[in-house]
Amino acid sequence: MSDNLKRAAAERAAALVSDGMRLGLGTGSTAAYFVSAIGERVRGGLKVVGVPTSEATREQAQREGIPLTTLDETPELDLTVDGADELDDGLRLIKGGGGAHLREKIVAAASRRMIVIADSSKRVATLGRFPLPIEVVPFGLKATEIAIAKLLKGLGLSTDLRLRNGKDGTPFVTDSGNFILDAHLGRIEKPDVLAAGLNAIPGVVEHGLFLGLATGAILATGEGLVELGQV
Ligand SMILES: O=C[C@H](O)[C@H](O)[C@H](O)COP(=O)(O)O
Repeated sequence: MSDNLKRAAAERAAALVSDGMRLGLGTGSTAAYFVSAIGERVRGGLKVVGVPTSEATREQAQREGIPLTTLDETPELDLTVDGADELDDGLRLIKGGGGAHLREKIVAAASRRMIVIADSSKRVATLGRFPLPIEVVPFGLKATEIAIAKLLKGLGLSTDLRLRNGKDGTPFVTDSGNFILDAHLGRIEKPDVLAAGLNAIPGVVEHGLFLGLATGAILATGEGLVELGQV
């Protein structure tokens, strides 16, 4: 069921793509349906270029035959389509459940439009049920962790920070060679204040709060598609 919903949202987003577009290709199980729908259209003659937001997406896009570029060659994109771990009605997001949020945010920020695709279970009234991924440089991990915990405490938030491990029990390493601390917060009443605080901590590379980046969302429900913002 959930896979059908993800596919439905992804196919609607793929229908927004036209010849000549420079695309940001998101990461995760929902974005993978979008990449595969674009691959099918490319094989049918659609002319686009894509910037992948992770090594996993790069590999999939290459298998699909989608022409790829980089932000160095193509620093301005027309449209990024990506999944999310949570979104609210103000199109604020939590991303990074797969650890890809650093490149995802750089790509989204370089795009004129960012459309989120998701099944409607990702929609929340208040962000924070999904643990917030915070990408940190391995150097000075403990000191960075203490600085984040101090910030969270000062904002009246839980200080439950957990270093993300990979399947083998060693720390999960992102595509950019960093670690991830997952902040189990429950509710984030003021995401902008939290984002600004995290941005000011040395050692924090990027966090999963996407504020003011998404321009629209396509959410799939059992009864059909719901759109938020500009789609
Ligand atoms: O790091 C991963 C990305 O931010 C994904 O877009 C996010 O985790 C949603 O993934 P999925 O579509 O698999 O739920």
